[in-house]
Amino acid sequence: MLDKRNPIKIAEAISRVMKYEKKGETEYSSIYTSNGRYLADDIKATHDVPHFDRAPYDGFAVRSVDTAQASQSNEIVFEVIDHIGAGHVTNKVPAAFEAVRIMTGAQMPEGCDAVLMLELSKSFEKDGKTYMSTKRKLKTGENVSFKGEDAKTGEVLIHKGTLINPGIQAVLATFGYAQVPVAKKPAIALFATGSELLEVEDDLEPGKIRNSNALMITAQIERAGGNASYLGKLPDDFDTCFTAVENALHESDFLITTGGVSVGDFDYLPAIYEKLGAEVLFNKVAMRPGSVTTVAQLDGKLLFGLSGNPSACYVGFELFVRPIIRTFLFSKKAHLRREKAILTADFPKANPFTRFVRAILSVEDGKLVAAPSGMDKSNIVMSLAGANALMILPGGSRGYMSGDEVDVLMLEEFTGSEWPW
Ligand SMILES: Nc1nc2c(c(=O)[nH]1)N[C@H]1C(S)=C(S)[C@@H](COP(=O)(O)OP(=O)(O)OC[C@H]3O[C@@H](n4cnc5c(N)ncnc54)[C@H](O)[C@@H]3O)O[C@H]1N2
Ligand code: MOO
Ligand SMILES: [Mg+2]
Repeated sequence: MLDKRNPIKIAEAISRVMKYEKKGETEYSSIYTSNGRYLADDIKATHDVPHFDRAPYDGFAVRSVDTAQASQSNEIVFEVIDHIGAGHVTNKVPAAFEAVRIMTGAQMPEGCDAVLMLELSKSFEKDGKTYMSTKRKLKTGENVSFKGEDAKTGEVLIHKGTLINPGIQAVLATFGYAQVPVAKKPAIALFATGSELLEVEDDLEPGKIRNSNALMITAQIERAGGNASYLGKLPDDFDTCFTAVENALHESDFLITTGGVSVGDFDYLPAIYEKLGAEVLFNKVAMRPGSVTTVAQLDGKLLFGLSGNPSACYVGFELFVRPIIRTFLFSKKAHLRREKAILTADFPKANPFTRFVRAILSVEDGKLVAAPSGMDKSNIVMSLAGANALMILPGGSRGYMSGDEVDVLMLEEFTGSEWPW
């Protein structure tokens, strides 16, 4: 007797999965390897930046009051009493009409409140002493980079859950975070099921295909910020699959399988969930591709049964697994970013299920436009290669036409540009 599967709405399926979301733990990463990780704590300024007043230009530190009478017709002369570069501090305190030759980044001498740019001065030597003259009048504070102008002690600069990027690396380094609090990556066990599967290195054989899902999902896990542990392919044999899944569950935060979730004679995942005593959250979603996506939980641990069909597998991952990974990494925006785009192709055929069409999203005349990246069937691999978005075409009685506005989910936000801009 076939079990009748009732498709549930996508939003309902996502919320059933998210009930089992878990926040990860904090671990410390050397700053040298923290780029691309997710922050496990808010980052606060632990001191003022800069922590001393400094010169933003190469020139002369002066007391602005001494330049009050400077003009095109009245050159003021200063004796240069010291000469410092960045990293050096003078212990001399300039008196009236005394200056310190200073380089960009050096700490301002005590008593000085302005910096004269080198280009606005003339230097000369007289009687073994160094002098400079200028016609430029300076205001108090002119050309000084003040203590705390970049960041003030205690300011929250970056929030927990943020992806560490090059700019954040600079902030972390500024405050001496040699060890950075980062979210521990979830450990995700992955099996590809199917007796038809060959590994990448294998030559083709009649009736067999190379296992593309394992590599695809591994890369999707990494893109989402998780740690994939691919445990190999499994033949369509109940006992082998059951033992492998049961063992892997203990060593992972979540488990993903691909294939074997539909109603075929060798689709063993439903029976495996049953024997494990896992609660099946759903086994049919009103979406295409990925309608057979099945998610179960055992003692709060999620088991994602993604479809074997490559595009269905891909979409199932992005909708259901990605937000669980991102939540583990403390993200407050765990789901794919949604935007509006103009469709540039016709989809006249009505579909009862919402479709997630692999798409190329681009910008034309300042507007987002979306076109399919290739053939739109769930067993298709090639259209995945060019896809940087999924167009959402809600199910219902109507089709969609070029020019319609649709929602799109962005898969990658690092699209480059050709030269010239
Ligand atoms: N009678 C029905 N048949 C099917 C239904 C249905 O509702 N009733 N659903 C169809 C839909 S929709 C999908 S999607 C697939 C899902 O199948 P399974 O998740 O059970 O996956 P398999 O049967 O194991 O494989 C399906 C397909 O994908 C290929 N495959 C599997 N693993 C990989 C891999 N690692 N790399 C590349 N390709 C893989 C496999 O060879 C099959 O061609 O079921 C429909 N059938
Ligand atoms: O589940 Mo199938 O993935 O609808 O195409
Ligand atoms: Mg099947």
